[in-house]
Order: sequence, then structure tokens, then C-alpha cells
Amino acid sequence: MLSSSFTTIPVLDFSQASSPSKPAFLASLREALVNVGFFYLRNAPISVQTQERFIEKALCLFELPLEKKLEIEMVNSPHFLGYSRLGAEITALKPDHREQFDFATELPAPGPKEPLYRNVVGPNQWPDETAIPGFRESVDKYLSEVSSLAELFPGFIAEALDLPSTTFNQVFDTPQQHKLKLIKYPPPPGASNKESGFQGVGPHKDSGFLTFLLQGTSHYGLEVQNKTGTWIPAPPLPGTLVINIGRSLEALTGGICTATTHRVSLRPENFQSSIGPLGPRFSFPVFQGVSLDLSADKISLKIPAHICTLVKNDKVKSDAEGTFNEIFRGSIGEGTFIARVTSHQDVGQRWYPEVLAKALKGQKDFLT
Ligand SMILES: O=C(O)CCC(=O)C(=O)O
Ligand SMILES: [Fe+2]
Repeated sequence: MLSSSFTTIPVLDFSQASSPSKPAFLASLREALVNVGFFYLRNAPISVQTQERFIEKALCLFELPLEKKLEIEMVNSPHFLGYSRLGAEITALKPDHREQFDFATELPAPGPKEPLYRNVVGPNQWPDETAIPGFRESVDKYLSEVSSLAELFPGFIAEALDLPSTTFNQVFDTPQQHKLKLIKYPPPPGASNKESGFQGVGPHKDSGFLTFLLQGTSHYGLEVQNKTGTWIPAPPLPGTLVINIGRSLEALTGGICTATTHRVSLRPENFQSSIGPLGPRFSFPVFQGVSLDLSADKISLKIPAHICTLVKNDKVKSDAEGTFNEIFRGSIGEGTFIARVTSHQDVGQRWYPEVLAKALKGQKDFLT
């Protein structure tokens, strides 16, 4: 049954999230969760000053000379935090054409007796404060405001699914780690594939609860795959964040909330405007984490039947890799760890060579 699927991405207004308009907000949220997996959010409670200062500092970070960036290269960190050079990350078995810095809620590394997968949490690698004064403060502030917004959504989602508003409380750690990626997509080199463009990031689903994406420039490029396999553009709308559902939320709701495949295509025309070249595209996703020790089968949410019947498509065409679904039979921590090791193989090779070798062979039971 592939007859109907979304062709546009809904726009929700956060100012409706408090009564008396809350029922309308929850109804739009329900439709977005169940049938699209993506929505824009207007009037998010993130201060314009925080956002602008964060973008300004982020652009300075990319302008540092390569040797300064390499001081905080991700390969130095067993926690997958820091700088990844252009082409260092792999998605859907192909290198991505993007340069990025990964930061996260500042937390200590796990102790030696904790499971290996807990190493996806640990301290950040911060750039030299004298090179970009105020950088750390601007990132901390932005991540903290987005985290506060993110932490309101489990309650809204529960209510949108007609579940008690505290339903998801048990799935988060205290404190919970969230991740912030700073991404630069340079214009594509040479000719690109006409149909799909040059791969900025290949087709994938995010692995967390929700992702909160700030598109920092006006480029087209982000595309969302509807259930029939068609790619729908998700260009930046001024004053909005793009929010999408990750595999953790999808698994926790037994697939009622849909984690939708997306990609960034770098077509040469996306880098041109009527007044000339746009330069690189910048984007800044925050990935909302969930408890690492959680496994989908430990949580059995009873979603009301009238919500389950809203799910329109029983078959979904997706270009994302399927491996995570297999891995997900273990804990979320294991799944996330393996996804990180295979995406950042230089880090995997340096810190977890055995896990990488086994992951690459597609073995799934190696962390037991
Ligand atoms: O750059 C974007 O707009 C999206 C990036 C993305 O999907 C990701 O990093 O997971
Ligand atoms: Fe993504």
C-alpha cells in the first residue's frame, strides 16, 4: 500500500504549544510524527542572540588553519568528539563531502569497569580559547537552550499519542548527553550526478530521540525521502528549526513514530543565488540522546489503537542502511557505539580495532 505519502513538510508553531491552542499543536505534531517524521518549528524558544553568536563563532572555527583544527581531531578522542576532515565520515558506504566538529553535553569519561559502549560519552575537545575567544561559551549556551527545548518534547509526544505525559521519563539519563555537530559542506568538486547530486551526507536515519537542525545558510540541499521513495526538498525557512525523529524514538514506539531517511545533496545550482555564489553550506544539528542502557524490548509502550490506525503505509522504501535495525536488538548504547565505529573508522581503528573489524564483518553479537 504505497498510495499516499507526504509531499510537503509540516510547519508547527511553538507559540501554540501552550494552552489554549495546545490541542491544535498536538494534532499537528501527531500527524508529523506518524506520517512524515520531519517538521519545521517556528518560534522555538532559542534566543536570537544565542543563535547568532553561536553561528558567528562556528564559522570562525572552520576558518582556523588546518593545523589548529587537527589539534582537536576526532581520532584523538575515544569518545568520537572533535574534528573530522573532509571525506573522513562514511554514510551508506560512501564518503561524505563535509567537514565537521562534534561536541556534546560536557560529561566525564566512563570508568574502566563500565561497558565499552559507554565511551560514546566523554569530555569534549575544545579549540584553543585564544584562537577564538568566547567559542566554548557560545557553544555551551546554544546547546543548553536547544537541550531545554528538546527536553519538553518527550511530554508533547506522549500527549500527542494519547499517552500519559510522563511516559518517556524512564528513557532518559540524568544528566542526559546530547550531541551538537557543526558541519560545513563546500561546493561540490567537478561534475556531479544529475539525479542525486554529489553526496554531502548519504541517505540515513538519525539514531537519537529527536534531532533539532539549524540550517545556517540559505542553500537548498537537505532532502527527505517519503514513503514511496521520492526525495522531498527541506530548504531552510527563516526563523525555524527542522526537527526529525530518530531511530530510538521509532523503536520505542514500535514504529508508530517514523524515523525518516534523509540526505544532503550538493548540486552545483544549490550553491548559486541570483546575486552570485553562496559559498559553503553550514548546518548545525543537535541530536537528542537517550539512556544508553535502554533496549527497545525492555520498553513496551501500549500505544492506543486509534493512534496505531493512523499509520498509513505498511511498506516504506528507504535508501538508508539497514544494519542499525539488527544491532538495535541489543542496547541503544551498543547500537550507537557500533554506528560511531563504522562511521568514523579512523577513530575505530585507533581505539577499538577489534570492534571495528567485527563490525565490518557484520557480526552482531560481539559485545556480549
Ligand atoms: O546538514 C544537514 O542539513 C543535515 C545533516 C544530517 O542529516 C546529519 O548530520 O545527520
Ligand atoms: Fe541526519
